[in-house]
Amino acid sequence: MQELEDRIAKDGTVKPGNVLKVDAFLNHQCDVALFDHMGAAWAKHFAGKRVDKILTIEASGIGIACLAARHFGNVPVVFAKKAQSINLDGEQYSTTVYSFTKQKEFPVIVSKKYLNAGDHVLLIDDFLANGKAMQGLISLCKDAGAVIEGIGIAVEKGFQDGGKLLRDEGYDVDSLAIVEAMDAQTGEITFRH
Ligand SMILES: O=P(O)(O)OC[C@H]1O[C@H](OP(=O)(O)OP(=O)(O)O)[C@H](O)[C@@H]1O
Ligand SMILES: O=c1[nH]c(=O)c2nc[nH]c2[nH]1
Repeated sequence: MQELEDRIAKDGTVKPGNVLKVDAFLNHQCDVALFDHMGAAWAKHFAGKRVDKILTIEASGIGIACLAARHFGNVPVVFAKKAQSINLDGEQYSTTVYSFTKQKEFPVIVSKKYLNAGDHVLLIDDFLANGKAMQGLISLCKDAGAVIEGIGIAVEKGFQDGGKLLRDEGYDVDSLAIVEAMDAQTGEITFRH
């Protein structure tokens, strides 16, 4: 998606440790017009698929998933929580994932009320790096008996292996920008096309 690549080139910065900082528009301050265009792009890619529900993971997936849902007939957005809460009652599906930016393991929890056998689910997230967050959501869907129709990602770091692993497993992964390489010293970012 040219608009997203242009924005990454303009406002993204490369940090040591394979971190692309895009918090000016994607995962701290949010550009909702851009999110809306991202939702339209996923709707085009996944046209013809049955999507009953969008599943994402807190925190950064929530905003983009909500805008995306507007392009899928206002389907509900469910986000997996990364902490137990008194607000999480009843039975739950849960697993754990290692958080790329927080560098620690988190629980990943969805109430059984909001993920059901036979649900056709689109998974959405802001970043795909090693694929841990997506593997966690896939595990919850498998436990629930939900059908994964596809995976929409804003920014995939193609030099990390999450995307390859998911595609090798047969998932339809639509990443709107795939970073082929980035250099923390020069700041250079190149995209895969
Ligand atoms: O493919 P992976 O290696 O799993 O990396 C991608 C995940 O990392 C980030 O989550 P993180 O927990 O770092 O931050 P967040 O709370 O801002 O979403 C991002 O939002 C993705 O969910
Ligand atoms: O802001 C972010 N930058 C990244 O490079 C990254 N990788 C996973 N999650 C990420 N979030």
